[in-house]
Amino acid sequence: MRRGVRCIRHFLPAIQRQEYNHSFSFSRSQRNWLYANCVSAYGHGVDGRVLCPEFFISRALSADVAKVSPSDVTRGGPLVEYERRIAAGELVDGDSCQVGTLRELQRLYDEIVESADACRLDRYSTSDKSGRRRWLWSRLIPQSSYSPVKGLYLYGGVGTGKTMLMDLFYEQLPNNWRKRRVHFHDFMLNVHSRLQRHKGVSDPLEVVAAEISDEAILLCLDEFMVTDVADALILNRLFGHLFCNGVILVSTSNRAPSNLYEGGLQRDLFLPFIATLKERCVVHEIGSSVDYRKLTSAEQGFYFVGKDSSNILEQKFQQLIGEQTAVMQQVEVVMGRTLRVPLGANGCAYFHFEELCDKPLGAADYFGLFNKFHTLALDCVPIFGLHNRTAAYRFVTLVDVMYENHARLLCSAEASPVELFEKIVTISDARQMAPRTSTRSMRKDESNLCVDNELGFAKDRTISRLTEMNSKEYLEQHAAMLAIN
Ligand SMILES: Nc1ncnc2c1ncn2[C@@H]1O[C@H](COP(=O)(O)OP(=O)(O)OP(=O)(O)O)[C@@H](O)[C@H]1O
Repeated sequence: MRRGVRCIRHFLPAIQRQEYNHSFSFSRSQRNWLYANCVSAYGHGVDGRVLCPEFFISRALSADVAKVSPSDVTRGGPLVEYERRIAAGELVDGDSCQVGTLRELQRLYDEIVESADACRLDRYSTSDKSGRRRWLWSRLIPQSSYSPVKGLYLYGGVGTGKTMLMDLFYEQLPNNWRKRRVHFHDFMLNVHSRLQRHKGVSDPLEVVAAEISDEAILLCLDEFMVTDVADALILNRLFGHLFCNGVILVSTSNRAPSNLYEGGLQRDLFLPFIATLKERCVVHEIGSSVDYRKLTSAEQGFYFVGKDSSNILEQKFQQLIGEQTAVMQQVEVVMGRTLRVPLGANGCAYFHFEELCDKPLGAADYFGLFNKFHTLALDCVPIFGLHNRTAAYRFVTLVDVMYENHARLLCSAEASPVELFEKIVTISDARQMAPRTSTRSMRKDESNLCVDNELGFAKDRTISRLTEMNSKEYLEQHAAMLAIN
């Protein structure tokens, strides 16, 4: 069967459903992709219209086909879409490292499209046995079906465009495929909550893996990072089952696989996961040192430093909530846990730093919070060091969750984002600093130095994100998102 025809088959159920409902809602890139495959399968007439025997495909395409030149789209995928976005002024022309990474993603895209049947990516052609039923079935007939396509583990410096590139790749693949894109924190929270549901089963991880792979064969995880011993101890078995069920993992991270969970408790039990990861994924370092957040962000000004910063924050918050008076209210955030939230109108919440980051709260609580609120005013963010290392971890997580939810942050802080983290260093930073610790004054100053590899790496991401979250572009996107909702 010709490649184009095979690809179109994946689109047919969705097109038929949309034809039935008299409304086609493909994005432009999906239409380009479909058009490219139709051209390659059936050819096109002089006016550019595809010569497709399925009249509803021609109708699905007819709205846009005149604007798309056949030569533009003979090959779909992330590379074409990246070029289109640059031409449209949505992206700046990236450095050679971004283009090199895109080539990896294009290679993966081509492989996946080519092996879509073998990978069982089409949601509508897969078995209706799901979750526990499927697991019981597999007990009777043991099955092992590693994907013929290896995934991709993409790592590198902050703001270099890893997430943007992975999303671009993800969006080019058809919506009726079993695919899922999720932040790593969110993914692990979901795994733990599924594990709770299957408590009595002899191997709950196997059931959970069966459920996840039933829903998604292509799993795109943003920001792979392991800081939690509970996660570290289950990852190898979880992903062992997932890969065995044919899952293809695409992931972004700031850390190379070998550096994941560095210095963590019981790391020796985690090491087999690194080997599994390297076996099932092509590992690619983006290699760029360009932080696009700094290139594209113009400061807007919701980050307040200095003596009066708390007052300014309060005034800004009051402006946001208008005439309303903030009222304290108990709000359920996650799994029955509640937070006492000083509520304002318009989905805005106000917290003192200690209430959110110096209490036993974690990613689950923050995700719950930003399901309900889109804006946070955070008062009195301190300079971090050895004395408040745990709070620093929570602040990093809080910023990650806010960024993922595209939430707006207003904050008053003791210092600029870079200065907040000056005392948090990696082991190699600490070694470079060692000769300078000889004088008495330096020793005193560095008693608060926090040598922590995980935090030392994560801080760059947080600084970069705080800068972006304070930019005009980010705040405009936030406003646009609110307008849609
Ligand atoms: N070529 C580009 N043109 C314009 N903006 C870009 C480009 N590449 C990346 N960006 C923007 O830079 C910001 C950072 O990109 P992204 O979040 O993808 O980086 P990252 O490498 O995943 O960062 P982190 O490691 O912090 O998660 C985003 O707002 C993204 O849209």
